[in-house]
Amino acid sequence: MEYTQNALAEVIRQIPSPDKEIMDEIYRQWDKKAKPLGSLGRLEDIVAALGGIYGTVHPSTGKKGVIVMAADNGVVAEGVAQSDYHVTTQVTCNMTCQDATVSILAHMNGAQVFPVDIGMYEDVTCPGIIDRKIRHGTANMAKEPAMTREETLAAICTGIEIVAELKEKGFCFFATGEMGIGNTTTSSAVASVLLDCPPETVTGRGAGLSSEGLSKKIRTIKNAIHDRKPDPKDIVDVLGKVGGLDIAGLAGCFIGAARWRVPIVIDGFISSVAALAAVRLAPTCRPYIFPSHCSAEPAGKMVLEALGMEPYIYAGMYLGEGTGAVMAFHLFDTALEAYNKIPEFEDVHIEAYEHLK
Ligand SMILES: Cc1cc2ncn([C@H]3O[C@H](COP(=O)(O)O)[C@@H](O)[C@H]3O)c2cc1C
Ligand SMILES: O=C(O)c1cccnc1
Repeated sequence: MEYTQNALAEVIRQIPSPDKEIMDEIYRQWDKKAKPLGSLGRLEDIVAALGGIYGTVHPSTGKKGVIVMAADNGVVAEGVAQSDYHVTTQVTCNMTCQDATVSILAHMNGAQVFPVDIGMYEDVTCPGIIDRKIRHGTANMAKEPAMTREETLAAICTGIEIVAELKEKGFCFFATGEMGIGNTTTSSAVASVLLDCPPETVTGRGAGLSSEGLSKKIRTIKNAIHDRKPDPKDIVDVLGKVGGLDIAGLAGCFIGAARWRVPIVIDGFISSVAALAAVRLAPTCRPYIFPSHCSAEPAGKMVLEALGMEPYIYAGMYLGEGTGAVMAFHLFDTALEAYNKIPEFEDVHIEAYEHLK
């Protein structure tokens, strides 16, 4: 696709609605199951939502992929993170040899990890990293816009393309992840603008920052928003001025998943900020997006609330990479197993309890 505003608008225009009739039919099927009505709670909603997305009353999750957008952030020069681009490189390379946390958790949850170099500072030659580099890290948003509008659109469109390419290869259920030192600073800046909340409310310690570091991080975000003046009504402007290539790329993944009719799961804080940006850009992508866990970053819950989503898992995690999202895969498979295997009332002769239906 062309990496332009018009091409993006066309993809958004083509997002289909989930099939409402199939969703209604799945709820009717649930009501016949030999268990108290509605007693599988949100697991019942998951199956209905998946059925509506896939267009079948017998949904299954199929091949699962974790798309990890890896990019560096110029703002790290301000001392807002505990480490630097070397860690982005190392952890992303580790994803290709099963040494990163997300690789371990993805393996046990039956998913394949796809690290995408959308803007790492270093050029890496690790086989297994998808090279879609737009630039070598962003500029320092404390001094200038993190990236141009063209680069931001390129990152969003790259996310859309990655989903399309993986769907071509048979992947039909996605989790989102990211790797990029400094990306809790950019995510907090974007969250501050999109939620219209002061930086001190939405900013946390990221991968483990001292109290002094946290004050510097908040000051840096405040000044960057003041100086760059991102327009909250123009999401591409916000992502470009105070965001990052990873956040923009993930926003594209959410839009792409909706366009290509596949479910996609949010991970932690960075991923949920990207989901919020995607939904603000394209409200019709919302039904294709599922929450997983609630990040322990201060704005983790706030961003999900702005999306109207309640996380399934509260585990106090703040790791990123897609680790929380892959954990939730198990929940989706559990919901489908229950739907497919629980017998109906009439099969197990529970007519005596007619009132349960
Ligand atoms: C060894 C290591 C592995 C990680 N895996 C994910 N992150 C997480 O921490 C980073 C964001 O935090 P901050 O904004 O404070 O840099 C991201 O790369 C995120 O994925 C990691 C961070 C570290 C240090
Ligand atoms: O919640 C997250 O995604 C997160 C929080 C801190 C550091 N890295 C990721």
